[in-house]
Amino acid sequence: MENTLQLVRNIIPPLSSTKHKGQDGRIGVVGGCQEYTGAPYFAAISALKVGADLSHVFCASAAAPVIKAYSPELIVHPVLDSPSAVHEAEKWLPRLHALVVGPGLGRDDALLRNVQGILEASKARDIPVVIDADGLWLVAQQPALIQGYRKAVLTPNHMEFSRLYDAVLRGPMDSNDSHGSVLRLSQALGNVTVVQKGERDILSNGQQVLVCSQEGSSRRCGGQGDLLSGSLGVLVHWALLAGPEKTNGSSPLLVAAFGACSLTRQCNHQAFQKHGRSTTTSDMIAEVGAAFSKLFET
Ligand SMILES: NC(=O)C1=CN([C@@H]2O[C@H](COP(=O)(O)OP(=O)(O)OC[C@H]3O[C@@H](n4cnc5c(N)ncnc54)[C@H](O)[C@@H]3O)[C@@H](O)[C@H]2O)[C@@H](O)CC1
Ligand SMILES: Nc1ncnc2c1ncn2[C@@H]1O[C@H](COP(=O)(O)OP(=O)(O)OP(=O)(O)O)[C@@H](O)[C@H]1O
Ligand SMILES: [Mg+2]
Repeated sequence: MENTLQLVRNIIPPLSSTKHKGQDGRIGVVGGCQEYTGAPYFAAISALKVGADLSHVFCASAAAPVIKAYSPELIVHPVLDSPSAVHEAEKWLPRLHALVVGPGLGRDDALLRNVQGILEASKARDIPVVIDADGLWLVAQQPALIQGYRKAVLTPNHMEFSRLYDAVLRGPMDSNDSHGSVLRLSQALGNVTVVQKGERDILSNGQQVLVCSQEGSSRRCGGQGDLLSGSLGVLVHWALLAGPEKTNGSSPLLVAAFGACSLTRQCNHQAFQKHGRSTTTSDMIAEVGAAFSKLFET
């Protein structure tokens, strides 16, 4: 674990007075609908707290005023339910370093069709994508959407993993062999990086399998996965920018994913120390700065 943490440290860009706004990351979160406004907020604010300079949310129009009201720090585009959603989002793609697709997206068919278009446009531009939550629902319906796209990272929880596994490998996963299951799913998707979240997070790019067992807590409030996917958006950008020399030959995306898992669990640990059973994801987000320093700036 310590060795991989060192690789994460290697990809973190130094803070410098010569940099301009945007250089350390412009991240887009695609998600947010009438029902779910918290998830895209958690993901987008986590990206900022980890160190991105700008964080955008592309959401359905009903969610936009709500998300804007949570935070003046996010740039919110109420476009996802518009007939010109793909075109509207595409205008921003050249300015984004990574996309996080799915937190709070919901499963409305029209919205998912638009997100499919945004994903295709992102792939065409070679933009790295983290796919989480209902973005994984879309991928389970159409695995071809990300098949073989080496700049994709999937972050399924238990349920999302088994749904994806069933869809892609056409059979139930072996619950006694989680390493093998994660490895096989990644391979079947053409070496897309897969992060199976759980008591221990299991990560694979189809070649290597890593396990993150950073101490967290027993508190399982909703939104922790959104913190993870938002953080990962930034770390993926940093890792790809740093390149394989900095990751000692390991896959940059795997190193980034290990970093995001460690950070989320450390935030959970620290928040739980202070708040115990009343810990919520907002308490975890308040710990991002200290957790980041503890893990990566030692
Ligand atoms: N405040 C918010 O707006 C939040 C919205 N959320 C959104 O809610 C939507 C649905 O997400 P869900 O995660 O509920 O997805 P699903 O609707 O696929 O449900 C996952 C289910 O699996 C269960 N589960 C999780 N880990 C498990 C384990 N280890 N063993 C057995 N069961 C397990 C959960 O209790 C949940 O019922 C997504 O759009 C998501 O982003 C969540 O991110 C939570 C916070
Ligand atoms: N049993 C556990 N013990 C310790 N950490 C866990 C456990 N289960 C999940 N986690 C951690 O919690 C974080 C979120 O994982 P979880 O499975 O709750 O995601 P999720 O269901 O997508 O969350 P969200 O509510 O944001 O959608 C991950 O960092 C994971 O490592
Ligand atoms: Mg989730």
